[in-house]
Amino acid sequence: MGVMVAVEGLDGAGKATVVVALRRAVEARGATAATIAFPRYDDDVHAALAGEALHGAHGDTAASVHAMSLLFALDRRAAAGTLEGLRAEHDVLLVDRYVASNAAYGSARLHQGIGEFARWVHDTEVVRFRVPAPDAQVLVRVPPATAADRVRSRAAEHPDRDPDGFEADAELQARCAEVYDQLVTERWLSPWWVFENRHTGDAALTRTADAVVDAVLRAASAPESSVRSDTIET
Ligand SMILES: Cc1cn([C@H]2C[C@H](O)[C@@H](COP(=O)(O)OP(=O)(O)O)O2)c(=O)[nH]c1=O
Repeated sequence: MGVMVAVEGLDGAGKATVVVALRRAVEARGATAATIAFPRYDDDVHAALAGEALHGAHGDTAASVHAMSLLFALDRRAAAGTLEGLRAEHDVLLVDRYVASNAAYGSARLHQGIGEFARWVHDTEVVRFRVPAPDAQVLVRVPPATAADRVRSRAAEHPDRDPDGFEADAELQARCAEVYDQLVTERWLSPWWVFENRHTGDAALTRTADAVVDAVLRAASAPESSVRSDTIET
């Protein structure tokens, strides 16, 4: 069974770039990697509904924190078989956004830290829906202002990629960054590694990805050792 690693962070943090770098680092070790991204807008009706709601459709759906989170959670519930299949066939499964996205964004929307809402996410997704827990999580950390700049330039480059309701809310993103840091501190669902994304070029990205993959694989092969969450930057 492969190691499942969820990659988390703000909109515009650079998760997709980091996933590619992590994948290369896994393959450079002669291991195989698979990747999957949530929400699966094109493959799952719940994800499609959530995406449409984020752009103003479906009445007051987007206004409900729990309704949005349930749609994202049902997307993952429907993917459980796919996830198990990918884990069975590969050494590492890299997941771009996962359960912690719900905990971070929902808690931030409700102006909570890690507390009641994060517990509801855990009980709903992991306990009730049996969404598989990740073995490790990686937070791609950037200053919220940097992430917001990237969202804006992405929208300017791709006119079909208008910032959605969450992306356009700078205060939400800033609160979300704080919740993510708490998730790391509490080792929510698994050990976490913080990938400081300083956007200082490909060489630094590759070195950081190598260090993260080393740490994750070492921890996964010795789960009984006292693994701690850690910040990795090069
Ligand atoms: C997967 C997921 C995303 N989200 C939020 C984070 C993002 O702001 C938003 C959209 O996800 P995102 O991955 O940013 O999609 P894209 O950039 O392709 O539109 O949904 C949750 O609140 N919970 C979740 O479980």
